Amino acid sequence: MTLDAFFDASSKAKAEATEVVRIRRPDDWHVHLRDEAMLRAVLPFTAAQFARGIIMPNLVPPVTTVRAAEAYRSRILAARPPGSDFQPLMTCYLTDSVSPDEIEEGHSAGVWIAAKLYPAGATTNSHHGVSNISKIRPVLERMERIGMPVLIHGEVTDAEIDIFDREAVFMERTLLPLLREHAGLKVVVEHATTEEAVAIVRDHQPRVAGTITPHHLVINRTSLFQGGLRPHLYCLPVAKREHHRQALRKAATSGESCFFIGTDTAPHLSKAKEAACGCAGVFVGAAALQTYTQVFDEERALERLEAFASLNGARFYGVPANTGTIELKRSPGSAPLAVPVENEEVVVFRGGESMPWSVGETRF
Ligand SMILES: NC(=O)N[C@@H](CC(=O)O)C(=O)O
Ligand SMILES: [Zn+2]
Ligand SMILES: [Zn+2]
Repeated sequence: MTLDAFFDASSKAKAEATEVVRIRRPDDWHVHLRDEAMLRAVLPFTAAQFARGIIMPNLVPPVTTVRAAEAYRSRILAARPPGSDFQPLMTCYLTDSVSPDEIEEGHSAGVWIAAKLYPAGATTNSHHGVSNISKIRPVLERMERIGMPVLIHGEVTDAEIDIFDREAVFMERTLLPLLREHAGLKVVVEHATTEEAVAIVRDHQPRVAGTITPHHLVINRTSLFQGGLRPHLYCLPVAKREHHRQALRKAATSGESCFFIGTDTAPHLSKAKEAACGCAGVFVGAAALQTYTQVFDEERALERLEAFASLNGARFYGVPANTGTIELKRSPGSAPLAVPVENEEVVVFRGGESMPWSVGETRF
């Protein structure tokens, strides 16, 4: 071999070393799977990428009882594609009237891993949510005592507050007082979209953590209006200014253990989004790991992907990390444009786009 050929081969080998990233199987700590035909249509995408998922309880009607959570869990298990070992981790939807005993019973029976706090009216299917945090003080006290995390959609619902400020205002008005009052409560700031939220998570770790979605790492509020109105990029909390997106990318790729995956994959029929009053939620489940990996690559942080995807969340929730692995390959691929659901469809985030990273083999 000539010297030139040798150097050619060794630089090629080096490049190839980053062509494939193999990480422990990841988990998605924030998933909307819905029910029935929609559940059957979307679950395969999440189950192909993630070993476990925290299942959001905002069904119609919401999952507020131990019995409803058990039944929903069985429907999810029954909807798994053949050969899938996907494990749904269930949550309880907090209402003004939920009892501390019901919360504790479901937790000690291993039915639910956490409870979800939606301020009433803050987001999709949240009208049964909590009207005032003071109403659930005994529930939060009990959760603090038993070590059960509360997962928070952190936006104020005050119509006077500009929609782009609702998360930051919630942090000041509601989250900080709650963290002071319940100094031992484990809290997840779900789908953080602002530098304010990221800072509060950092300041209060390790009992506070934050999930970050794939879409908030790649779009900002201008993307919602790129060439016209883009209903399929509309979710809550709505994407913010570019500097917030940069803060999220920094947080996610930092390796800090208080940040982990929560895709907030939230499918809606396209007719419900392409409407005079389109609903909030992005179906990102089919492009989640591809997008996260691309972001980590762009931020020169591929070696920290495993912590964000597969270790930090498990540690926060006190469950073992998964044992199998999944491969991410630097090889262009695309997700489908849309997923059929009976005679309708759900539009896929980044569907049809050529993405530089694809999901490779899973080893169990
Ligand atoms: N994120 C969203 O915009 N929508 C979610 C609800 C939620 O997570 O807030 C949904 O259920 O559709
Ligand atoms: Zn939410
Ligand atoms: Zn959500």
